[in-house]
Amino acid sequence: MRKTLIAGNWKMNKTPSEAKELINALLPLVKDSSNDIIVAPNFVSLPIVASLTQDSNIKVAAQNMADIEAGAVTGETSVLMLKDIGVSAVILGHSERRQIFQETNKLINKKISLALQHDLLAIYCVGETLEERESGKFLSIIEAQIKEGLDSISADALKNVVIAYEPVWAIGTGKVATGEQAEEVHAYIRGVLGSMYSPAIAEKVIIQYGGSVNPENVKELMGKPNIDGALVGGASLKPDSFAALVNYNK
Ligand SMILES: O=C[C@H](O)COP(=O)(O)O
Repeated sequence: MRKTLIAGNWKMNKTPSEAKELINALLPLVKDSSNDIIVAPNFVSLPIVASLTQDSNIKVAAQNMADIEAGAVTGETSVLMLKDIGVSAVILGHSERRQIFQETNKLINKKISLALQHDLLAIYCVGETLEERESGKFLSIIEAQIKEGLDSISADALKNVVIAYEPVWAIGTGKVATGEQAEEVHAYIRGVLGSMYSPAIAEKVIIQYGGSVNPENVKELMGKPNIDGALVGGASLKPDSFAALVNYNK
């Protein structure tokens, strides 16, 4: 039985003071949840959030990291720095990184390998644009993202990988994929993982859905057999709405 993982990606929102306020308000609201919980603040808020959550059931993720451990890479953040402040996960390949910063499957694959070498949980985001969906080729695009992004990742290392399916057309648009649309892709992704590893290994992988998840639609999505959690943007910025998502099954 796979556990449900609800993760909040705060993106470029919340100053460190606001992040402190948000996490302090959230902690008591989610302390009895049976689900796994991750929050992903911006880099400058990571130390305060990691410190305030260290004895709690909330884990902390970065929203990105560099593809090498150290060096002359102005403006980047290393896996070693994340580990040093108590970060335990990292979101990689988010569509905003792919679109705004031209991140490719190959680069993301390097980052995933490095994160796994350092025992970070890698939340690997995949998903199609509206154009790709309408072209009818979206499943093969997602297949390539999975195969190239996870190239050379061993079955053992895969235990520390979560896949987040985020249709780009549903991110921040209020246009959520229907349970059926999401389930179709999740089942497809599990099939691709099954062909790369084995069906038994694929069965254990957590596959989250992301894209306009809110307290009204979360139950329908989480009720699907291959949807094992949510990667949430907008609705993770308020303690009450994120807590309602985390506690959707209470
Ligand atoms: O990482 C989170 C996603 O991009 C979803 O964002 P959203 O919930 O604001 O649509």
